Amino acid sequence: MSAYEALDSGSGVAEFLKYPKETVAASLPLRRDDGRITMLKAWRCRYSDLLGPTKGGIRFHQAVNADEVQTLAFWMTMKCALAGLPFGGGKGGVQVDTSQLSRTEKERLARLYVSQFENVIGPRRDIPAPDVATGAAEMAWMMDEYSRLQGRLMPATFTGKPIALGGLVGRTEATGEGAFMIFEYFARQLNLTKDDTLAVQGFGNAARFFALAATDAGYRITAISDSSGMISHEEGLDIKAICNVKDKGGSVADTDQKNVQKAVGQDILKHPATVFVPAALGGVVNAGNAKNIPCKVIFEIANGPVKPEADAILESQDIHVIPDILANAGGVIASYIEWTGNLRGEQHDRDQVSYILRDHLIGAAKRTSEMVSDAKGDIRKAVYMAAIKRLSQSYSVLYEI
Ligand SMILES: NC(=O)c1ccc[n+]([C@@H]2O[C@H](COP(=O)([O-])OP(=O)(O)OC[C@H]3O[C@@H](n4cnc5c(N)ncnc54)[C@H](O)[C@@H]3O)[C@@H](O)[C@H]2O)c1
Repeated sequence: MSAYEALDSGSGVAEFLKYPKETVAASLPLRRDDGRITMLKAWRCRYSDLLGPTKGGIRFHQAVNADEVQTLAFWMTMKCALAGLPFGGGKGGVQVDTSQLSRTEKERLARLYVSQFENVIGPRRDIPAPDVATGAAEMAWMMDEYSRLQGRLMPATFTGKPIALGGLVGRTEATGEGAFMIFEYFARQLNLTKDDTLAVQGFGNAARFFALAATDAGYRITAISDSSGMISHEEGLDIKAICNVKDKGGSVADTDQKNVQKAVGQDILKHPATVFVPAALGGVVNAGNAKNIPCKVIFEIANGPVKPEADAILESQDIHVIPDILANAGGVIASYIEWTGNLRGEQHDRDQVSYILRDHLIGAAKRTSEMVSDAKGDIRKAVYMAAIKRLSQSYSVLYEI
């Protein structure tokens, strides 16, 4: 079930959401450290502001293009609607290989992006955040540049900033910890128990905090992979030990836990765990491998890990999919908390962040559950139906006669 198919079952809002509200393209003349100019393609898309200012990350990657930016902005529209946030969806990107840039070139690029898109972004218009190859440092440079151009401090224009510049305590943990809140909710619905095991693909920011929360709660993670390979252990992997290894710059395969089995990374798709948790890349489950995945549940922490053509195959095997726009919504909810704090000049502590995070996530999970029977048990269809329902309410007030 793709988002666009789900839209076909919506109201007049389906026609309204067919195309983005605004996509601005630009060419950025980046001055290199040696004085040369490199021209880079860049975009910012505000897909829909039906529910509020548009919200979404800025990606620096060589594969970025207009279609990708618009698709990601569409997903953000759905994610924010589902999570009950007063945000629309947006996204931005620059087609660039950041491994070829020095730190000073990255800073110039971040500032250049803001000067180019100054009229698109703003705290009540479009609020960017980090994405692939952008992080707290880029957000700090961007916020500083925007404030300079506007002649006043504008922290609420960007989220994912360093804490010293108005960032949020708990932002780093929010996606993974939020994902575990959603996992627990569906574990009850799907009758999973602590005897059920998990296999996690990827061990970056989102996967780490999910894995820590899951093992703290008593679940066994029997396999983990990262870009260098996979490790497994029937009795459960020692997640804290793996975190220590990763913090020292190692990969999951460097863990010294006894009796750990090692394999190539793609073997994680064949590992016999009850729950497969893709938390790295998009498109890893496709029509070619979907029928051989030995799990009962796929819990999507990565964006778009299951290709649309694989959904029907998974459904025919009774594999439940908990979709990305629900499972990984903790990140944008944390951004919302940061934004409200910046607008009011207030700071939130860790307990307040956890409380607001849980409130929005469980609200989104309940809205999904209410749609599951209309969606004939298809949870992906249910999340889109719940998101579209909220978007339709604003649409009808504004546009339906
Ligand atoms: N971090 C967030 O706040 C957030 C929010 C929403 C969605 N997501 C999504 O979650 C996913 C992970 O994001 P992240 O922030 O944890 O990224 P990250 O860059 O911190 O980590 C990515 C991880 O994936 C691993 N990886 C790369 N190629 C791999 C491969 N071929 N096989 C197995 N592992 C591989 C890397 O080794 C690394 O451990 C992405 O799809 C991202 O879009 C993240």
